Amino acid sequence: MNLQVNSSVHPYSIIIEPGSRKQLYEYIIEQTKKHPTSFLVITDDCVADLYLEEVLNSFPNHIRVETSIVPHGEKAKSFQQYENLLTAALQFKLDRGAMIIALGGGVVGDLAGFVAATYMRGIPFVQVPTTLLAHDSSVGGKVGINHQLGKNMVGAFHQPSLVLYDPELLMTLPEHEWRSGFAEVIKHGFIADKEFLEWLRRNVTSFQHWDMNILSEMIYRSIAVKAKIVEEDEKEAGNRAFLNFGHTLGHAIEAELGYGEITHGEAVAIGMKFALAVSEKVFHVNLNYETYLKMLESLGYDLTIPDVNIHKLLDRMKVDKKSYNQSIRFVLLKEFGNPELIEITEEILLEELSMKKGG
Ligand SMILES: NC(=O)c1ccc[n+]([C@@H]2O[C@H](COP(=O)([O-])OP(=O)(O)OC[C@H]3O[C@@H](n4cnc5c(N)ncnc54)[C@H](O)[C@@H]3O)[C@@H](O)[C@H]2O)c1
Ligand SMILES: O=C(O)C(=O)C[C@@H](O)[C@H](O)[C@H](O)COP(=O)(O)O
Ligand SMILES: [Zn+2]
Repeated sequence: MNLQVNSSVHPYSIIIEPGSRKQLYEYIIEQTKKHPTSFLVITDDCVADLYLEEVLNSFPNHIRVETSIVPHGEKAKSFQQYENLLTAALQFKLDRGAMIIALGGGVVGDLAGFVAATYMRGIPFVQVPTTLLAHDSSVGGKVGINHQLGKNMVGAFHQPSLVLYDPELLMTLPEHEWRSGFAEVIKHGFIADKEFLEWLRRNVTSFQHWDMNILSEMIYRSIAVKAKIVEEDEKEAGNRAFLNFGHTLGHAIEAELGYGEITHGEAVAIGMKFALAVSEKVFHVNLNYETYLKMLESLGYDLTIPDVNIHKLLDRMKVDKKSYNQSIRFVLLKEFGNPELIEITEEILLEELSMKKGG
């Protein structure tokens, strides 16, 4: 299954193909039409143990391929790891004709993509996503690292030259990583595709056993939502902000708990439940979203806001990238598939936070 993103910089393919990791080099040459001088594969220690060898075996012997391995987990999206990778790239003497390969989940994709965006003012990179969540992070070119004061606060827009998604890689994911990734899948349903939401409810009842056709179709449909939005609004001047549904509170929770204490998707799921409740209040509508909450709960999500100070959460939401003139802006839904970015007062948020906390 293929999709194409017509970015302003260059068009690129998203290929969803079981087993494709074993032909990575061929796909790169065929799809990007580039012949890089060398490659730097950036991955994390967990993914390296599982898949690095297979991926490296796809390269002919005469091609120079270096590797850099970062520790797994959200904490790796740091200034320290970013600097280490730049140092490695310099020590490997990568030139502007080199290409970076991000082999991993969203952490590796965001971090390696930021290295690619800034090394010698930018070199090409390819995304090889290995988590369900990374169906979202590998598309659209948002790359970056975290700051203690906020998620993804330092970064760039740098479009990949190719996204090669091998769904077989997901078979080694632990259950909580499926849960994390599925939050971004259902997000795409909430903001853009009511029919997809229903399809998800009918077809995803467990993360334990997957039919490869269902899994591939789910990834394809979810990426299609994202690809369409980023193509229309690459740098988030408008509608791309809809992809931030659930993220204003989600990011605040991640930062307040400490990066890596909760997965990104699980925090976003809590943020989506909150945003659905605020949507009903602000737009005076009944979204009938309980069915989907039940579905998420039956898939093991804990949707309660963690026990942290709500004023601290509010302070964190004020520095969200969507804020304007110190006002918090939220993505809310008028109905499924009909999102809006809207300014919300601190009073409404505090009231909702104190009502929802703990239940
Ligand atoms: N750039 C974007 O548009 C965008 C979109 C969504 C999320 N994100 C970012 O993505 C990050 C989260 O990504 P993630 O959930 O993929 O986390 P991750 O990259 O930390 O991966 C989760 C865990 O799974 C392990 N893992 C990865 N692939 C595996 C596999 N195939 N089998 C077994 N284990 C595997 C990793 O080692 C890690 O421990 C967050 O930092 C979030 O902010 C970015
Ligand atoms: O691609 C986007 O745009 C998104 O908002 C996708 C989100 O799922 C993702 O978590 C993204 O990294 C959030 O971006 P940010 O600009 O809020 O940091
Ligand atoms: Zn996200």
